[in-house]
Amino acid sequence: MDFFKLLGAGAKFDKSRFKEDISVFKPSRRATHETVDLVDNVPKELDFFGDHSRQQHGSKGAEPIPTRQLAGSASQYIKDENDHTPFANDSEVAEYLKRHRIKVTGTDVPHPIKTFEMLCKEHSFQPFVLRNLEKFGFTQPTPIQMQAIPISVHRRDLIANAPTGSGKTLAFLLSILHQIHSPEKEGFRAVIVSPTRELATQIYEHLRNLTSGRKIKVCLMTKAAAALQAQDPAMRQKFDILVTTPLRLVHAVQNGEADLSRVRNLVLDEADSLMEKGFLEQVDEILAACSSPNLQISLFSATMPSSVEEMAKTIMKNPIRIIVGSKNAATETIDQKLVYVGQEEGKLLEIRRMILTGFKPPCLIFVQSIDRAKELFHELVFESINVDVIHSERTQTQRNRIVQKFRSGDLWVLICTELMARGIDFKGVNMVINYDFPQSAQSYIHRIGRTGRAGREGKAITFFTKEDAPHLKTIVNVMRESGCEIPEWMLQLKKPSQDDKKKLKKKPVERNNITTVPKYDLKRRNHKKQIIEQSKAKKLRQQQTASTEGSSTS
Ligand SMILES: Nc1ncnc2c1ncn2[C@@H]1O[C@H](COP(=O)(O)OP(=O)(O)OP(=O)(O)O)[C@@H](O)[C@H]1O
Repeated sequence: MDFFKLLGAGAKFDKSRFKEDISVFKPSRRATHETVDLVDNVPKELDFFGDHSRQQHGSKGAEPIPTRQLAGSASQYIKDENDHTPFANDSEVAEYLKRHRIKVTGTDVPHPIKTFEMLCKEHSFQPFVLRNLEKFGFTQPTPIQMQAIPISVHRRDLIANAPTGSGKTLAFLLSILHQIHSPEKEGFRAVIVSPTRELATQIYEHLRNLTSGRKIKVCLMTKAAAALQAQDPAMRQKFDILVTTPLRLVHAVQNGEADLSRVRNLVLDEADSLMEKGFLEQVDEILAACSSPNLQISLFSATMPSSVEEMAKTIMKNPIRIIVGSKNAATETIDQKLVYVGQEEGKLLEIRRMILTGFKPPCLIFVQSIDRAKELFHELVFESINVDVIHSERTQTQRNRIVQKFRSGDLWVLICTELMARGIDFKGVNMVINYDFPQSAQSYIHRIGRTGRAGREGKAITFFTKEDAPHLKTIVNVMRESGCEIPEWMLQLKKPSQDDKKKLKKKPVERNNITTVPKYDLKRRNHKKQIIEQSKAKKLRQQQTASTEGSSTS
């Protein structure tokens, strides 16, 4: 029997999921959360699980947890839909915020909005904004939008922490559109920085929709756009809003292709990632280039470690902080599972088992490196599964094409690295599989946040091996914060030390290659490959020697 031919047999693809971009935030059943069924296969060496815990856990995962109000619960929006009445007093505001699970800290906090209409009535937004919101199906603000928009409209610095898929993008875009409602041809007045090109492109498209029918000029800083602006200084004046990645912007600033001196609104999307090593220097340069004394800074992310907040406060003026739901938790509509797979090889077996027993794409599979992404792709591509792989070694054209195919439903399974973990909004993703255990709680929250977006339900499955077990508690804590019921023995697991956490963040766990080829064959295959490469190199050397000898005699 050709086992691999059967791989896709259980997969069912539901294209209709992609059609309903508008019907988001409809009341939805609360997902029950289960934890891992790792009892039967636990090896003796993993005795931190303990016999007692095995008995307690049973073999079927945990009981569903009691329903808790979701951060951004859909039914709440519908109830509030026609309520345009201004708040009568502070206690009404407090009650409203509590109901929507919005926590705000700071001084002189502006009142939230209840409806988008209130943007025009109370905050003098231009009517085109409402028209475009309606055109693209945004009828009711989400909690982060309710509170973040009035704060930004009052030109206050902001640190906003709200779950993945809760509408943070629209929150900062609308705030920008309050200030930039018509073209002025005086160069960039607002800049949005995001860590990846894919995310920058997505924000750019979103902004183009919201400004449709207006002459506001939005620039997505690509290599070509930067070159154009370098050639023609008049081009630099033409644009009002810039969407960019940090490195591209720093290059443009250093080469005199971008002038940020008139920027009054700087948004750092996925701010915690931008304020980590690797990006921090670039963000520093961007801040230095935004020299206007009236610069307003806004930070948005689903995860905001305290260390980042502290650092952020040093560059902000009297900021207001919003937290929607629980801080640093995963979205509550995601059904999260941990699956023990024993050894590395168990992961492929588990994926195949899942596919055979009924698996509902579209699905994202996260691995920890480009090499592993390629390996997994080679394992799955021959098996008539509609799969592709995306990572930073692919060309920009390939990356764009793959994202497009996944969005349109032509691609069922997308293998990816951390590149796709943040911000990317594929509305219909049914399942996220963490093939490789994430290197931090932040990474886990963002990866699984590619499903269960905008009030939808989703599934997240995280494989772990014996090597990952010491870090299990990090993920267990996130699951608990997100409302999952966790068996007692898991709660008793030892927390990894800060040092261990840092080590893992820096360097992922070493793993065997992803392959079904037996080790012996793999050795032989690698040996054969080595011999071929050596002989190729030898031939090349001989050719080079022959040609240099030829040219020296002639
Ligand atoms: N008010 C709204 N009504 C309906 N849909 C909305 C609303 N606001 C945003 N959305 C939709 O919700 C989805 C998620 O929004 P968005 O991408 O902004 O999430 P996010 O909070 O930035 O998530 P992440 O942290 O993963 O980046 C998008 O498809 C967006 O169009």
